[in-house]
Amino acid sequence: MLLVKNSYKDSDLIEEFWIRYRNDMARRYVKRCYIPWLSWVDQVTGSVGRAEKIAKEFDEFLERIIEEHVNKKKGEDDKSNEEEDFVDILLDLQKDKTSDFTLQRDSLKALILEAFAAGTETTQTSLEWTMSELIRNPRVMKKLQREATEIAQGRSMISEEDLDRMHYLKAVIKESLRLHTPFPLLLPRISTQDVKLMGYDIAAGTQVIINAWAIGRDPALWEESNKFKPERFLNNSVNYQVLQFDWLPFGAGRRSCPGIQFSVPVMEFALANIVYKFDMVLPKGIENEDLDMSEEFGITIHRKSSLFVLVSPRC
Ligand code: HEM
Repeated sequence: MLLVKNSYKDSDLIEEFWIRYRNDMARRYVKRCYIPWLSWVDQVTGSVGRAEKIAKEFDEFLERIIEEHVNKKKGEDDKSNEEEDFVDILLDLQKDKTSDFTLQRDSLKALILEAFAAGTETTQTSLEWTMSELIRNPRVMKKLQREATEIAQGRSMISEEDLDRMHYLKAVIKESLRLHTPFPLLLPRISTQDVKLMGYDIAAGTQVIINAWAIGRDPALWEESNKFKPERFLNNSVNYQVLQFDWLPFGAGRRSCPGIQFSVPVMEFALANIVYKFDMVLPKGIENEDLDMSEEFGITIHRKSSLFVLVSPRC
């Protein structure tokens, strides 16, 4: 599935908009929701004005995307759907008279925004952390490259169908999601009834925030919890479909991430082909184990400093 056509000329703009929007909204959200009487601070510092300005710019931008797609559709024969992307499909749904719901323009924009907001940074961040761990752990990198070479059998690329047989690749990605849970605090929940949990009384109506990042590194749940050891996922039952509470990179239950089936194959496909085709080393003078793994805390946790590697084709 394409979000918008690959060649979309404004992809840098999208990122820029999103980063500014996310940062300002996050600041507002935290102050207004958790310390309501401090909400006036946001007005004084100009945070509200900035957030509103960004929201307006973003809205205009989404309008432009939709208009471009509507105009493109007007100029083409209905049957040619080879170039269809996410927005085209939403527009088709909007026109579909057989469905029992109407997709309003605002819902359409919200869906596009959600896909950008929830889907792009998380996937990219996860891949960057996985690459960082592979570089810090040459043994794992070699083992993964061996698996990729065996699966590819001399073909120029690893295909989507091959991924099912790449068990080590899957373990590497799961282990990376455990250690570097990109979305550390799950969406807030509200308890529907009084419960007693591990000795704590939680009253009905309490907002509960689950720290998935801490659960992933909890030494009571994971042996050598701070070590990158993909092997721990080779022979265990952890998978993306089954409800479990000790590994929560995509959350759990009814509000869990609906993008798993999109992001996991994307990550697997990208990583399999990168390690199959390239060797990566750190710039001269930096030892693998010295690679800076500091985290920048936010709604998503990403690397504090970008990952720079020297890439060379594998023979
Ligand atoms: C590595 C990639 C991703 C990670 C780690 C991730 C993680 C998460 C997490 C932890 C949640 C909250 C779940 C909960 O509270 O139980 C979430 C929600 C969500 N994710 Fe993802 N996500 C990823 C990719 C995507 C993609 C690719 C999309 C869409 C294209 C997406 C769309 C969403 C949406 C719409 C929600 C909100 C669901 C709701 O409000 O009920 N995510 N994601």
